[in-house]
Formats: sequence, structure tokens, C-alpha cells
Amino acid sequence: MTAKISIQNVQKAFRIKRNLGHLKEVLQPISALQDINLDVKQGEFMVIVGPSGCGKSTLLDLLAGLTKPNSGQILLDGKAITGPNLDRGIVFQQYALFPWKTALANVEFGLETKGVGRKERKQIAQEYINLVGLAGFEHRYPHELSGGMKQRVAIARSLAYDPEVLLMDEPFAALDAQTRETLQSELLRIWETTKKTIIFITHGIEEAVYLGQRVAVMTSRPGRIKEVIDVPFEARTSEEDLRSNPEFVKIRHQIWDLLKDEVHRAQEQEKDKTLKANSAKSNVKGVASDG
Ligand SMILES: Nc1ncnc2c1ncn2[C@@H]1O[C@H](COP(=O)(O)OP(=O)(O)OP(=O)(O)O)[C@@H](O)[C@H]1O
Repeated sequence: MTAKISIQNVQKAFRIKRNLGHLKEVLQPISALQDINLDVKQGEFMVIVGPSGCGKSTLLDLLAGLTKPNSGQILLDGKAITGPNLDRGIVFQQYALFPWKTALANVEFGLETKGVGRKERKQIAQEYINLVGLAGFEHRYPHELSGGMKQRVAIARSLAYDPEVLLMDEPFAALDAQTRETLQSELLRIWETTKKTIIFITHGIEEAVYLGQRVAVMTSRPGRIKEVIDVPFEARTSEEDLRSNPEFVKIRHQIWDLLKDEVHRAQEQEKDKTLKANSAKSNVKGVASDG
């Protein structure tokens, strides 16, 4: 069976400006992703977890078609992704809602782009407002909604134009712990209702195990897929408290075992980057005062 999404030998590097201690800046390549291979099945909930700076958002941008790989390709239903398209919905950490539009009008937005007529647009948008549990709040503006509610609007907006795949980049990271847990279980319910293929990016191991049918663990930069872990829970949306289930705890440990060295390495890289930046700054100061 063809995968819904197939990431094949993907590499991505950026050229960054570096000041090497004299006033001239040079462009240096930094490798963000290296040899990423991953297939996601139709209707699957795939979570990608990795340390800070390992290239998770870079991978999501590639899936969204916002940037292109330096080599390799990403296929959606067997066809190469060449740019952004309504076949992929994106939910970011920051809500990215239009502040001058109501919740309903925000959800209508993608449908407008798709050319759906006014009446049908309203009706579909209302359905998705209801699906995300916001009935009664459709005429509120973003500034009148809590963080969790704004994120519900963002999810409704991405689903309303019926994308093939939902791409989510740390969508709950900015929310408080209780709102986050509520939205996690709501998202599972929405996933079961809509049967969408979801690729969800997170730092959080518990979030990954709770949401994912499979969890792809990434290495520190340059990001590679270290291992893909199966999370074999049948009824994920059941009332049972999955988080205290011994199997859940076991998988959480297994993922932490895979991640801890990577997190350590990522922290060292971060320290190194800060030290280099500081020493470049003081060199520049030195050169400037000498002159
Ligand atoms: N546009 C860009 N130009 C230069 N470097 C970039 C650019 N985007 C990302 N990078 C670098 O690529 C690496 C991966 O970044 P990315 O944001 O994808 O990581 P991440 O895993 O999403 O991080 P975090 O978890 O902290 O959000 C980082 O070292 C980052 O500094």
C-alpha cells in the first residue's frame, strides 16, 4: 500500500551568517536535517519528538511546502510536494488567527480561499466550531478568547477546508498544563471523528506517547530519525487514565532512554553556539576599539 506521506532521504541545510572575529561576515552551511526517511499511513497519528533545535520545525515546514529540501523528496499520495496547498492544514504553536475576524469568520477563511459559497461556508464553519467545542463562542473575536479556545479555533480552521493531512507544530506548548491535557484528549476525539492523517511535533514525551500511534524519535542536530516506536493502545479515547497505565509508563521510559543523550548533546551545541557568538562579539569590539 502506498504511504499517505513518504519522506525519502531528505536533507536540509541553511547558510547562516557568521562573524569569525573580524568585521567581515561569512556564510557557513549548517546541516539541519540529514537523511530523513519516514512513511506515514493513511489515517495514522504520527508524532515526531526530538530535542530543541534538532530540526522538527524545519521538517514540518518541508511537509507544508514552505521550504524545499536540498536533496530527497516528500510525497503526498505518491506525488512530490512542491509548495503549500490546501491538501495540508497547519496548526502552529502561536494561533495565527486574524484578530479582526470572529471565530466563525476565521474558520470560514480557508473555505473562502477554496471558493465555497457564503451560505455553505457559514454552515461548514459552524459544524467545525461545534466539533472543537466552541458552540456559543462563534461571534467572539480572538482577544475575547482564552489561549486554549484560540487554539481550538485554529484547529477548526485547519480542518474546515478538509485537508488530507493535518500538520501540527507544538500546538499546545504555550498552554497551561490542564488546558493542554484537555485539548490533547479533544484532539484524539477529533482525530477519531474525522479520520485525518496527523503529523504532530512536540518536545513532550508524555504528550507524544498519549497522542501517537507511532512516535518517531529524532537525534540532536543534524536531525535524523533515531527510532520509530509503536504505541499499541487500542482505545485511546477511553475514560481510563492512560497516563498511569504501566505500559504507558514503560514506553515513556523507552523514549526518554532514546532521547536523553540527544537532549544533552543539543544543550552542548547550544552552549557552544552562545560561546562562539560571544567571542565573535568581543573580537569585533576589540577590533573596533583598536581602530
Ligand atoms: N531559516 C533558517 N536560517 C538559518 N538557520 C535555521 C533556519 N531555520 C532553522 N535553522 C536552524 O536549523 C536548526 C533546526 O531548527 P528547527 O527550528 O527546525 O529546530 P526545532 O527542533 O524545531 O527546535 P525547537 O524545538 O527549539 O523549536 C537550528 O539549529 C536552527 O537554528
